[in-house]
Amino acid sequence: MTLMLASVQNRNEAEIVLQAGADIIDLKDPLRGALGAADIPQITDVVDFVSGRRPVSAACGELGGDLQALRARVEEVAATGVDFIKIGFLPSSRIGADAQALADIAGRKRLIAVVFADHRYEENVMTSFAKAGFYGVMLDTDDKSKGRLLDHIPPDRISDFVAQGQRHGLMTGVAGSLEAPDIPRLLPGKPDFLGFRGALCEGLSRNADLDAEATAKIRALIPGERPAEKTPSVDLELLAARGYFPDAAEDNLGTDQIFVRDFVLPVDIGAYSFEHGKKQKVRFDVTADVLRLTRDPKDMHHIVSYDLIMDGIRAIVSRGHVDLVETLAEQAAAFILENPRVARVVVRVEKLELGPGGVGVQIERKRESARLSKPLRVVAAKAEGGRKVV
Ligand SMILES: O=C[C@H](O)COP(=O)(O)O
Repeated sequence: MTLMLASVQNRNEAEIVLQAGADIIDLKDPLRGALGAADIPQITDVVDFVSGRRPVSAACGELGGDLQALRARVEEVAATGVDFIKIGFLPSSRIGADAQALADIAGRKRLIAVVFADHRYEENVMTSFAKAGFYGVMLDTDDKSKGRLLDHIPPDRISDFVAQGQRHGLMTGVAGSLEAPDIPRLLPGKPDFLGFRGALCEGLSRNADLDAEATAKIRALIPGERPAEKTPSVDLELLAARGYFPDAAEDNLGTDQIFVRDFVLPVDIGAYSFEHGKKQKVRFDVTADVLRLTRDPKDMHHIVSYDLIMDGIRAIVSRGHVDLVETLAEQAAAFILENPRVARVVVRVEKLELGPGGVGVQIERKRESARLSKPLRVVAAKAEGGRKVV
């Protein structure tokens, strides 16, 4: 189950996100930067207002140089009664030592270490945070003017970050100017939470006021706990991972085709020895027949995103050398058909640097009809495994 973390500046905004169903209410002052610390009275006010209905977290700024000042700040924030305290770690050769210097606080408060996708870290930070007893780790962006998280790191590497954090027993979250179309691309990696500020605000501007309608739209894209009903339970995590959302479906609407055309990537491919050790351009063209859910598609709930197809192909290509275009085509088709709303897929894979024009293969694969999933109503979420969760 992936939770929604919503960053707010004050009690009014906390009320909006609480009503919209955010799972974690996160205090920060966006004008002071990615992890801008809110003033203590604001934090206390929100903790009082929320009064245990949701976990509250608060940003504490970034650890630059002055460890003692940061420790004092963390203690001050801890005294407000927040559930989580977020601390930013900029790249430095001292991350391990600094994390360790916070271990005594981590023993009594849930600390979340935040690292930034727009910086490069040399050491294995995950091990340092886990060793120091941190509760969680989060990937965010530092400079909000330089693009979204997915502009810095592709989804498969974000999934690796999440898997690594969770292997270390850390609650692992992801943020960074995320927008609605990013959500189905990130859910397959099963982060423990997705964090938002800009997407919840007027005009997607994180320094503007929070907007109730924008917040509700984002909330609706992250499958959440639902009250038990009589219908059999469905694995919500799996549905989310496939970019499949459990809206009530209109019957007999047939299928639509989504496509990705002229998607060219450098690929390590070829059976000849001269093709090894260098990449060549390969073009992918994909058409997928997807089950139509509604006559009135309005948002990401109702569609299968072509981004998922491109993300999948990028991830397959990044696994390393393959000899045959047929292998790539089969892998891409199999990945796309994992989405229960896809009935049929045509994948064309063309090497662009070998022949006079393109050379390659086109395959068509269908889902066995029994496996084509009609929308189901979701009634329960799968229980979490041994990891720490809120
Ligand atoms: O902790 C999460 C952040 O507040 C996300 O902010 P953002 O969506 O504006 O990058």
